[in-house]
Amino acid sequence: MATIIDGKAVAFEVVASVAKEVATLVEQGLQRPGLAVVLVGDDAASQVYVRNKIRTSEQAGITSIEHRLAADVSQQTLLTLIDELNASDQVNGILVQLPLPDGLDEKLILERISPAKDVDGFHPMNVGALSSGLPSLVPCTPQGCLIMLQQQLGDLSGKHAVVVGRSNIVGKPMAALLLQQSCTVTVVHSRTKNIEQLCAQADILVAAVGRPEMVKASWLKEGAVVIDVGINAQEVDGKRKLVGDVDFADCLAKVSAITPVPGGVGPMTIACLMQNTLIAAKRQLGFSGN
Ligand SMILES: Nc1nc(=O)c2c([nH]1)NC[C@@H]1CN(c3ccc(C(=O)N[C@@H](CCC(=O)O)C(=O)O)cc3)C=[N+]21
Ligand SMILES: [Mg+2]
Repeated sequence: MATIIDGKAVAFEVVASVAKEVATLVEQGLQRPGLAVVLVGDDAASQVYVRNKIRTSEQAGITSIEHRLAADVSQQTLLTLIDELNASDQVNGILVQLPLPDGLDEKLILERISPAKDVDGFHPMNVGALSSGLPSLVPCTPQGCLIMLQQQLGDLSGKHAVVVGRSNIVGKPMAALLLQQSCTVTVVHSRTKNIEQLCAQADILVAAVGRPEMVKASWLKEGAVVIDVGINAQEVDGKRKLVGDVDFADCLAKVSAITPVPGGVGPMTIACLMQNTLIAAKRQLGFSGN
């Protein structure tokens, strides 16, 4: 019988341990960690994410400060806001929700965030630190995937991990983290020849492409551990339904473990955002170590 990895339960444990550390900081008279979330425009999926994030911040004891800007906000206004958040000692972490509306230069905006407050881990300084094994803020989604994999498999050394997708926010940092854990890592993408044959070699398969139910049982090695990062919204009987990048029903009988959508990677992403905010706050308070 395959294990359905309960991302919600693992996330709950991560958030509980963050909450415990936050309580200790506050008992010591130190400032409660603060997370600023900047949401530009009114993308529907972003609304759900931001709502879940605010609820989780409350559970973690982290103050969340929301900044909502109109879709037609000028680049200069947004950059000025980021400068203010960089300078504010109430703010330990800054997240600018992606995707940004057309007309805003995403690269320029993300590079404006102070690397010390970059809880998404998207700043080139954190990307470089991750790939060279230096202390950094690690992107939340891949970090969440890694925690679930370690919980499921223990030591990952020598496992063949296939990452499907090469985005800057999931695929590439996921590959870096798995390599750091001594996996043999293959990254496949839209131009890869024989994707299915490569996937069939995977002990670990991480799917992060944004194509509904693309990965089928026939692509998998018997007993693989499958992490489904996809969150594809579909309309079924007038209701919003989420499906992953993995055909869950098809794959279930072939895997040893698999994450569901919803209730898998999504909650772990948010839990790791809380963890990063705590790490950033502690570093800003002068704590050494991670
Ligand atoms: N700067 C930035 N950082 C991000 O980390 C980021 C982002 N922008 N933009 C959008 C994506 C997407 N993302 C999600 C996180 C959690 C859920 C989540 O909580 N999902 C729940 C259900 C959500 C639902 O019902 O729609 C689940 O999978 O169980 C979803 C999506 C973070 N992202
Ligand atoms: Mg691709």
